[in-house]
Parts: sequence; C-alpha cells; structure tokens
Amino acid sequence: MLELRALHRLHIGPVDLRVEAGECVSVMGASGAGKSVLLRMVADLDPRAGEALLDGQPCSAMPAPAWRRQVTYVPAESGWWAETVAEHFAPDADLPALLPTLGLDAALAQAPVVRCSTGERQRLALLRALRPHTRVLLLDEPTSGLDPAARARVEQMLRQRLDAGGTILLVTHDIEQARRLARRRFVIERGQLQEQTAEGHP
Ligand SMILES: Nc1ncnc2c1ncn2[C@@H]1O[C@H](COP(=O)(O)OP(=O)(O)OP(=O)(O)O)[C@@H](O)[C@H]1O
Repeated sequence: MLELRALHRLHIGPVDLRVEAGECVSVMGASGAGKSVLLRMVADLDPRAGEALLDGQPCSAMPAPAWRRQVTYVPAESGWWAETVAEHFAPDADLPALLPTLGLDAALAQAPVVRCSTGERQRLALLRALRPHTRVLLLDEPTSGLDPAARARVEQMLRQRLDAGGTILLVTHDIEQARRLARRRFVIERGQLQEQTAEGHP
C-alpha cells in the first residue's frame, strides 16, 4: 500500500493519499496544474517536504535507488541513453515475447531508439518499467500518443498489473480512460487533490 503524508513541493500540496495494492487512482487537471510535479514527488526525484511510505516503510529510511526500484515513474517522454532498444532492458528480458504484448514488432528490439516513433517509444518505456520488483507505477499520460488499438493493449496490460496486486497512479487527460481504470478519480486544482464523485465533474 502506498501512502502519501503531507507531500509538498512548490505550490503543489500538501497531498495526503492512500492507494491500496491492486488499486488505480487517476489524477486529471489543467495543463500546468502540477500533475507531473506530484508524480515526481512520489518517486522522490525532486526535493520536497512530507513523506511517502510503501507498506509502512518510509521513503526517507531507504536509499533512493531502492525506493525507485519499487516506485517507478514513467514520464510522458522517457529518457534513452543507449543506441538500440534492447540495451535499455535487462539482459535476461525476453524481448521477442514482450514487445508483441503491446503490439510492437519483435524486430524493434535491435532498432536504434532514434528510429522508433513517439508511440513506439511510449510503449517501450512502459515495458521497461514493468519489472517484477516494481510495486507502484507512476504513469504520466501513458497512452497520449497511441491509436485506439494500442491504447487498449496498454490498458489491458495495466489491468493485469492491478490484478496481480500492483498499484498505479495514473495521470491522464482522458476521462474515459480514468473511468475505465481508476476506482477513485482526483482532479488537481490550486495545488490540491480533489476527489471526484461518480456523477461529478469531470
Ligand atoms: N523545477 C521547477 N521549478 C519551478 N517550477 C516548476 C518546476 N517544475 C515544474 N514547475 C511548474 O509547476 C507547475 C506544474 O507543472 P507540471 O509539469 O506538474 O504540470 P502538469 O499538470 O503536469 O501539466 P501538463 O498537463 O501540461 O503536463 C508549472 O507551472 C511548472 O512551470
């Protein structure tokens, strides 16, 4: 279970939130409202006040890499540091089996990253983050560049992750996607998270 206690950075927060294992919570909000700042705070990527806990273990009590192994941020545009796709995955990753699960050609494993399309890179970044030790996925617009078929595959994979006990904090501009995946939906406004009721706006 992920717990946020009075997380605060810039004008975002304090944010208090509990997300159970197997639960997806969505966060919507205007451009610039602070959605990415929030996800980065949870991943402990920037200085911030407050505390985040995973199963009661405070983030501040563990080395940053240990926290980020379990609580993984997938930004809207991921970083790539090597030439080919395969170099960004663990040596034992079964890429010929993994890539088609999100509708990607298995041959893409040997392709240079610079030749991949935006939507291909987006799905590759997600696959990169879906390691067994990742407990919480912090997803920043994971399907914004995808066609409906690819988006459906991604959502199916996220549902499998939830069924297996994973936790997802999902930033999206797509209200229908939020309704499909998230048990609870929030909007960030004036730096505060506000829960939306089933009938309410948005
Ligand atoms: N390191 C920083 N220092 C100062 N201000 C920042 C920093 N990072 C982000 N901001 C500001 O915080 C606000 C929230 O930014 P954020 O990227 O979280 O928006 P967002 O809700 O994710 O927007 P979008 O939907 O456009 O991606 C913006 O006004 C941004 O300029």
